[in-house]
This record gives sequence, structure tokens and C-alpha cells, in this order.
Amino acid sequence: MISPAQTLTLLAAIIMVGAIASLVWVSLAWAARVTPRASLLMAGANLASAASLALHALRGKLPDLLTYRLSDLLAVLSFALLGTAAQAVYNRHPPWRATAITAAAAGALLTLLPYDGDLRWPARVVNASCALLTLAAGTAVWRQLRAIDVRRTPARLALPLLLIGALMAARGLETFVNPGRTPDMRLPTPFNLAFLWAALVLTLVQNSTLAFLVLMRLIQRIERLLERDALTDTLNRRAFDCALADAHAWLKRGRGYALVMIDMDRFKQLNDTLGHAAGDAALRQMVRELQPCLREVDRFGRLGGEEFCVLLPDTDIAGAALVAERMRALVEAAPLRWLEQDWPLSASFGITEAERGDADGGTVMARADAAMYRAKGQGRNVVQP
Ligand SMILES: Nc1nc2c(ncn2[C@@H]2O[C@H](COP(=O)(O)OP(=O)(O)OP(=O)(O)O)[C@@H](O)[C@H]2O)c(=O)[nH]1
Repeated sequence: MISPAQTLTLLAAIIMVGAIASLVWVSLAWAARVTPRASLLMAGANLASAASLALHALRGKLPDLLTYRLSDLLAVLSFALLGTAAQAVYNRHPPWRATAITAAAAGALLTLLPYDGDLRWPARVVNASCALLTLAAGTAVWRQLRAIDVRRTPARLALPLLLIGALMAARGLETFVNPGRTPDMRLPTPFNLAFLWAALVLTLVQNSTLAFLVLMRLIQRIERLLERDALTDTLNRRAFDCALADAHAWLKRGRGYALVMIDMDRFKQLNDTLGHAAGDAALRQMVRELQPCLREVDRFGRLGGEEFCVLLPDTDIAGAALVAERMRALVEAAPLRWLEQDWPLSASFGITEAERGDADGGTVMARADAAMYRAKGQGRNVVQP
């Protein structure tokens, strides 16, 4: 025998979890500044959900307009925010139009539908729209996570959202299975008890999952900061050396690679004439110009000063020559625009291919460096093997 106290206690527990979670998310957004947009959306979702359920629990004690219509509207809002928050963790500008249209349509229906007597239709609108919003967001997050990094952020982390969607769909279907019963979560029915337990567990799991994703995002950001050059956003020396060591390890398993050493020409003269800021702008411009020449697997690093190196996996000397020549032409074709003046830019390129006899990546890099110095000796702005 289920008592009304059981369903009410569960409702109170979900409300409390929602209220506490919204405070945690606000502090994550403001104090820790961790993915603030997603964190604030999560705070809003939890708050709206807690308010909706609190109003629902107070039916009969407050005006019906608040405990029925407003409660349902807040429920739709909370699910719309939840879906957008989940997508905002890995996408600063999550798609919101479809969510807004669904929520607005549900809101309009809930405003127009009569709330006297038969409450099954408002309940169907709430549950169907919430299920739709969560299932769509869950599918989008699943795709996002698969696209980002399968190993570190498994797509399975989107599962709680999909389960919440399924739970809401089940609640909508219940109004068809038990058409005689008024949809009220406080009633001590086996379905309500199961629904509230599932809702409590899923609220906890969903909040923890999203907190975990936010943490992963933070770790990835720190890792990126540690391996990037602050001025040009290419790999720094340490990260490039790691990439080179990895590539060299693959060489022993039959996967070759080539290096392109790049050194800007007469850079001191540019610095001395136009100033250090212009030199910095030239370095950034060159990196920007060269990016389109690179594939996803290529690694672009700044070794120091105006010297860069590109690691090209699965590439031989002929391939490296093609890439380097394309890069050389691009640098030459784009002078630095500084204070209404054009300053011609060029770079010298040394290329080499890793050979089985090379002891380590450093040996290959030394050969590319020597080739680059030969290019300087030949008058600069050339590619030398
Ligand atoms: N603006 C700027 N200049 C830098 C940076 N790092 C190193 N440099 C300058 O780059 C210049 C490199 O000069 P050099 O090694 O003589 O080379 P170069 O003038 O390009 O001569 P060649 O390579 O022979 O054509 C020095 O003046 C450094 O101070 C940087 O991050 N920003």
C-alpha cells in the first residue's frame, strides 16, 4: 500500500535537489567561471524545475492559476533550458531556435487550454513537449560528444538526457492508459511512485553528468593552454617535441613523416624598423596564412623566435616540397599591412624526410634545420631539401 507521504517526500526531495543544484551551478558560473553560459542555463533549468514542482505540490493551497498553469509553463521552460545547457557545454552558441519554437508552441497551448475538469490535455502537452525537447537535445549532445573525442568524453554521457526524455514520454502515455485519472504527481499510485523515484535519480545523474562534462571541458582548456604558444597559437616547443617523438616511434612501425623548417627572413630588420608589435603581427599573419596548407593530422609548432616547424605524417620528401613551396608562395604573396604601409614578408624553408637510420626526431629536425640554413645561404625565400 502506497501512502501519500511517500510521493510527497519524493517530490520534496526532487525540489531540494533542484534548488541546491541551481545554487551550485550559479557559483560555478560566477565564482569559478566554468563554461558560464552552460552553467547559468543549468541553474535556470534546476530553478524552474524546482519552482514548477513546488507549485504542483501546493495544489489546493495556492490559487489554481499558479499551481496548475504556471507550474506547467515552468516545467516546459526548465526542460528547454536543460536541453540548451547540455548542448552549450561544448558549443558556445547552441542551436536554440527549434527549442524556442517548441517551448513557445507548448506555452501557447498551455495558455489557451482550459484547466477545469479534464486535465489530461494540458498534461499531454507538457509531457510531450518536455519529452521532445530532451530527446532532441540528448541526440544532439550524443552527436557532439562523438564528434569531439570518443575516448575522453564518451557519447554515452548523453544517455541521462535521453532517459529523461523517455520518462516524460512515459508520463504522457500514462494519460492514455489511465484516462480516468487526474494527472497529479502527489497521488499515491504505483506509476507516480516509480516516476518520482526515476525523476529523483535522473535529476541527480543529469546534474552530475553535466558537471563532469564541464570539468572535462575545463581540463581540455588547461591542457590546450599548456601546449600552445601564446602569441601564435601554434604548438609550443615542448608539445612539438612530443609530437615529433610520437611520429618517430611510428616510423619504426613503417609510418614515415617529413619536416618543414620555416624561418622568417630579415625579421630583425622588420622589428627594428616597424617595432616589436609589427613583428608580432607578422608572426601571427604568417601562421594564419599557412594554416590552410595543413591537414588535420599535421602539427605546426613554434620552436622559438621566428622559427617554426611543420610535422607532416605519412609524407615523403616530394610531398613536403609541394607543401613548403605552397607555403613559401603564400608568405611572399601577403605583405604585412602596418600603419598604411606594406612591408614585404618572406621565409626560408628547409625540408627533410625521416629515414629508418635516424636515431630520433632530433636528428631529423637537425637535418631540416641545416636545409633551412642552406636556403638562407641561397639568398632566402626558397625551399631547400
Ligand atoms: N616581434 C618579435 N620579434 C621576435 C620574437 N622572437 C624573436 N624575435 C626577434 O626576431 C629577430 C631574429 O633575428 P635574426 O635571428 O637575426 O634573424 P633575421 O633578422 O630574420 O635574419 P635571417 O633569418 O638571416 O633572415 C630578433 O631581432 C629577435 O629579437 C617575437 O616573439 N616577436
